[in-house]
Amino acid sequence: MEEPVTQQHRLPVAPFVAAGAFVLYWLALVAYRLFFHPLAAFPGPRFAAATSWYEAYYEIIQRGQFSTKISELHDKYGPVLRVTPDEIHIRDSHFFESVYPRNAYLDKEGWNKKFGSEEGILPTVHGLVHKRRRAALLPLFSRRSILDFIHIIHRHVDTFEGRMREFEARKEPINLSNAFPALTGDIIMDYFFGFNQGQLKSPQFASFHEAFKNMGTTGHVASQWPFILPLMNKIPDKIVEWLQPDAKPLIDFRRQNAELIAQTLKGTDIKTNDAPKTIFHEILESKHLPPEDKTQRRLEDEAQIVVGGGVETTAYALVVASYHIINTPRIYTRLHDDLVAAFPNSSALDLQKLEQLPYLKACIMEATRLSYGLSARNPRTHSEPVIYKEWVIPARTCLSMSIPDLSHDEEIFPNSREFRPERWLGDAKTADGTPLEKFMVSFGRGTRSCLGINLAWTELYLVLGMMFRGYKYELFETDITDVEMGHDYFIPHVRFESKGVRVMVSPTKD
Ligand code: HEM
Repeated sequence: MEEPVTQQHRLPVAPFVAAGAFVLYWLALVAYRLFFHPLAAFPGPRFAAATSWYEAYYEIIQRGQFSTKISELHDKYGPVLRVTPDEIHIRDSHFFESVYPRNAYLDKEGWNKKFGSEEGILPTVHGLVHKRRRAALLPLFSRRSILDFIHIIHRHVDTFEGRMREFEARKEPINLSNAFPALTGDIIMDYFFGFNQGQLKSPQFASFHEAFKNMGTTGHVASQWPFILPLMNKIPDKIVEWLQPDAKPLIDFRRQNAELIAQTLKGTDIKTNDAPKTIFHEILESKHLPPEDKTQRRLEDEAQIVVGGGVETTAYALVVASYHIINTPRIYTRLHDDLVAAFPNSSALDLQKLEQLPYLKACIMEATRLSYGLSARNPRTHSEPVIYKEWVIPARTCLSMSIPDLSHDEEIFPNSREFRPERWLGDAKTADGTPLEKFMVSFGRGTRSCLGINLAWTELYLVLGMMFRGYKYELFETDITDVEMGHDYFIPHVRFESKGVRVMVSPTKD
């Protein structure tokens, strides 16, 4: 028997109701954000205020270009800007220490979504949880502890020198953009776990570099869709690799860390070097940490964050320094002459003596200024309203600033894109008489500033000292676009097509 016509053609209603409800909800949300939200009166494009798709477009489709867009928006709207529905961004070098104060344990919202390692120290959201995690790590990052470990850093610098000589003998260019992450990777592995993977010895410097590059890419996607990383953690690695081949180095890195941590928790001693202690043991033995901070999962997150922090930042500062010193004969000659005078016999370089060379220090300051540490917007949540000029930023607003904005503040660093170590010499001051160092914020400021600063400076002194005491260089098919930031992937990335900074090496005769 035929069905009545009315029943035959009746369309299912539920999907239309759901779609209609979703559209209504979305319109209501946009209206709230534009007209009733506590940040509704702040300047900025209405699209950015209405939806985070504005950010997603520049970060994902345009590949790490939101920070460039934000700079253009500041030029148009002024120093205070609503960059997403819930975030205010400020560009004013003089306000940095107010956003990142020295004595307040502020929350940091947002970075916990980016890396799949939200319990690591850097992305820890809650200020007080962060405080105890930092207290556990602090002793190992003191200058005293770094000096106890320095013989291992010297060994890696010697290995690096040996690799330079090998390339020199073969008359081949060495790729510094690949070599430096291998060097810093071996050092931080020795410091964290007590052994290294010999990355510096691998023929073309296979390292964690690719893993961290891809982490930045994934980070922009995960910021928009935070369920992605937890989901990826649940899917077998093989399937994730098949779905997203770019994630493979990161998965390998996490897998290796997980195995190392599991072995140690079972009582196997994985430490093979002669360091007096490792970061990992310091965490396990720390009295500051409750048991929930010593679980396998938490330790995996911490390893990813601390090793990650130790690899790319210092490596990029070394790339920036090397390129500019090699490319500017005036700088090379002055630095080399200072090093020859301090170490006439070209014998092993000693840290204390290197630290007394003002021009070397100035080169390192300039390299850190131009490598930024992190290029990402750095969020803080203040529990009280923050007053900025005529603006009252409500308590618990996500408030951010960006390090590259300070590095390129032309009033403070004229011709800011130029590498000019001389700007740091003597009693360096800004035009209004403020000490210039106040505006060197590449290591951050306040209670969450860089923990690895002593290690970083030690590496920078020893590596650059060795490189420019005993060798000269010629750039090989390399220009400034192989060094300058092309994409903001949390850390700065050079343009994708870059093959890296490559140089021909030869020993000096003096
Ligand atoms: C030139 C080298 C380096 C630069 C410019 C740099 C810069 C930074 C910056 C800007 C931050 C974030 C601060 C914030 O959130 O406000 C940071 C945090 C951190 N860095 Fe570095 N870093 C460098 C080297 C290192 C090294 C060698 C390590 C060694 C492991 C390291 C470990 C860390 C850690 C653990 C944190 C998190 C600190 C916390 O949340 O309390 N960094 N770094």
